[in-house]
Amino acid sequence: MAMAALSFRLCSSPLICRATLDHQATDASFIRRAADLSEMSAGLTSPHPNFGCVIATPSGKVAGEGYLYAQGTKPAEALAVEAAGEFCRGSTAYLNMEPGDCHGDHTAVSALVQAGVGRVVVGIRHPLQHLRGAAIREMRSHGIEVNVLGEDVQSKVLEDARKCCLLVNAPLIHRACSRVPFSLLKYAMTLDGKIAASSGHAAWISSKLSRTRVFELRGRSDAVIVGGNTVRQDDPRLTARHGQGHTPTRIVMSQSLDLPEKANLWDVSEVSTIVATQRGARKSYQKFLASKGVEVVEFDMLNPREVMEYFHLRGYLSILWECGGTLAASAIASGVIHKVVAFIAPKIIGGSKAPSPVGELGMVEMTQALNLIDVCYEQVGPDMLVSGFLQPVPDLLPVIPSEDATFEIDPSVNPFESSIIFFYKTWDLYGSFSNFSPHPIRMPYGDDYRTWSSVEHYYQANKFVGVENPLAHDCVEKIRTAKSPEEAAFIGRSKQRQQPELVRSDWEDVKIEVMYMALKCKFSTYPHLKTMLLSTAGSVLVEASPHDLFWGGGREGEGLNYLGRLLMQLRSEYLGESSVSAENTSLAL
Ligand SMILES: NC(=O)C1=CN([C@@H]2O[C@H](COP(=O)(O)OP(=O)(O)OC[C@H]3O[C@@H](n4cnc5c(N)ncnc54)[C@H](OP(=O)(O)O)[C@@H]3O)[C@@H](O)[C@H]2O)C=CC1
Ligand SMILES: Nc1c(N[C@@H]2O[C@H](COP(=O)(O)O)[C@@H](O)[C@H]2O)[nH]c(=O)[nH]c1=O
Repeated sequence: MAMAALSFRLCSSPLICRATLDHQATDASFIRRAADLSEMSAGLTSPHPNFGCVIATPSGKVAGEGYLYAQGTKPAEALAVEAAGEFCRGSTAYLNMEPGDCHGDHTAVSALVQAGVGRVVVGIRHPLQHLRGAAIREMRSHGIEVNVLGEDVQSKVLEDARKCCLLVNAPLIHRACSRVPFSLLKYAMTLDGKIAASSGHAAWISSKLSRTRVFELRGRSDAVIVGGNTVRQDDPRLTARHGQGHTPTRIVMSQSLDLPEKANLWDVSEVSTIVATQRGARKSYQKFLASKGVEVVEFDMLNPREVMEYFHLRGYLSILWECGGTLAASAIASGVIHKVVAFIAPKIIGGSKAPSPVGELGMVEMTQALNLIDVCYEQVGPDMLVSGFLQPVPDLLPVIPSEDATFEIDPSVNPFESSIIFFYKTWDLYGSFSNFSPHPIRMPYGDDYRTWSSVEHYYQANKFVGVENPLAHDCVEKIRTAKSPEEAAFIGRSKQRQQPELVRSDWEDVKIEVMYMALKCKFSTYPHLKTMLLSTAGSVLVEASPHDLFWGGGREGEGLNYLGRLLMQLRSEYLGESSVSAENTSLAL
């Protein structure tokens, strides 16, 4: 595999480069085909990761194809191997995503190994951390050359193919990264931006063809969600009537539970309905719903985020929001909507009171508008379908820190093969790695040494050290004597913001060194912390701060993770020291 990567990178003759380009184009086109195949089961079964596999002969002919129909059915790889038969030997298998092997049966991998496949190209690694890299390692251990797009070679054509793989499993990737199900907001509006007439009547805005597309969307979702008002106004059924397969659960969000006694959604003979409500709301009505077989779930705070976190825990992968503008605005504002799909009908209804797809978001200038990403336009019958992501599909390439940076910091870590250890709050498993952990350090201050209650105390105070202003000196003392690291951080950050003139002029240049020295002191002072740090060898350390994009890794790996990097650097130094001392010991013997 390393040889293949080298041959890509080092090619210099125009002839070889031409061959390389052709090779990349072939890989890209088969991976795209695998991604297309993988989508074929979407909507037929309960949402699950989409897997497709294409087996191609060395001359570039398709020998077999397959896709996973549903969780627990034969893997795409096994189906493709069966179809390709004897042509598998020495062939290349293209997989849109690394197999998950959820049940530990290695079916996908063993099918490829036993069939004698020589090379496997993988679009993306498995998004779930506990599965990520396992199948790739397994295939490599059997001598199969495995290339993962974007990891060995970068090129536009491969990048585009990788994007297809990300998009096809966007729900799983989003769910893995954001700990809420993937949420798609869908609405139908008139050309003048209304989702109903001023009377509330909305049947129908979009064409029959568009509404069939909505049934398909429902079939690809675990649940369809509406607000109380839509139930009162439309009496919807929210079923997937596209003729086959999966029907989603219906969810109603209602604070008041001021809902009708008779409603299509209370008929749960074919599909279940869950009503999410505020704790204590209309107990008698809750009983009535229960008698109909409708499940009621009470929330202390009924808001879209709480509700989505709850359904994430119940295992939901993807949710279709078909609510009106009131709930849609609340869902967008709480950051749970990932994608928007709008059917725009060439109709005008007018009416200053007629509802629009998204209610109040509190924005006052157009510059605040949310821009969609990866926007697609498609004509559906007479309507225009516009869709795009409100939140980009998180990139699975490790950026915390980047591949090159990690290797420079700690050559023993391969970011593609290693696990990631997250730490943040001091009570986390590795919480002692946090600056806020209660481990005092003794560090120089002026001509003397002082004790600092935590690394954070020392780090914050150093912003103001050496500045010839009594106020700066006061700041240092206030931070040094702060009762908690949180307090020290608060004083340091607010002073820096309010009185930037008190901050030392070289702070940006020295802050990493200051942090490094403080960490070194902490881990040298406390042997059990050093042992804990060494026990993480081989893992990438990431401070899981969602806010601090310099010291932390960010919510989706967008942060620079300098704290994690420094800890890995320190670990690497300690490991180097211990290997030198081991060498010395063996020499002495
Ligand atoms: N064209 C289209 O695509 C669609 C059109 N429509 C139309 O839209 C109109 C209804 O729109 P709208 O009134 O906005 O209805 P919504 O579907 O947005 O329902 C709003 C209701 O949701 C409930 N809710 C629960 N939690 C929250 C929360 N945190 N934030 C906001 N609401 C919450 C409340 O119900 P409660 O009052 O019970 O407590 C609230 O009154 C109807 O005329 C309908 O026909 C609706 C959907 C799609
Ligand atoms: N009016 C409107 C939509 N409205 C949505 O569809 C729901 C009705 O679904 P059902 O009862 O299953 O047919 C309704 O409550 C609202 O959520 N959808 C569309 O695609 N186009 C339309 O013009």
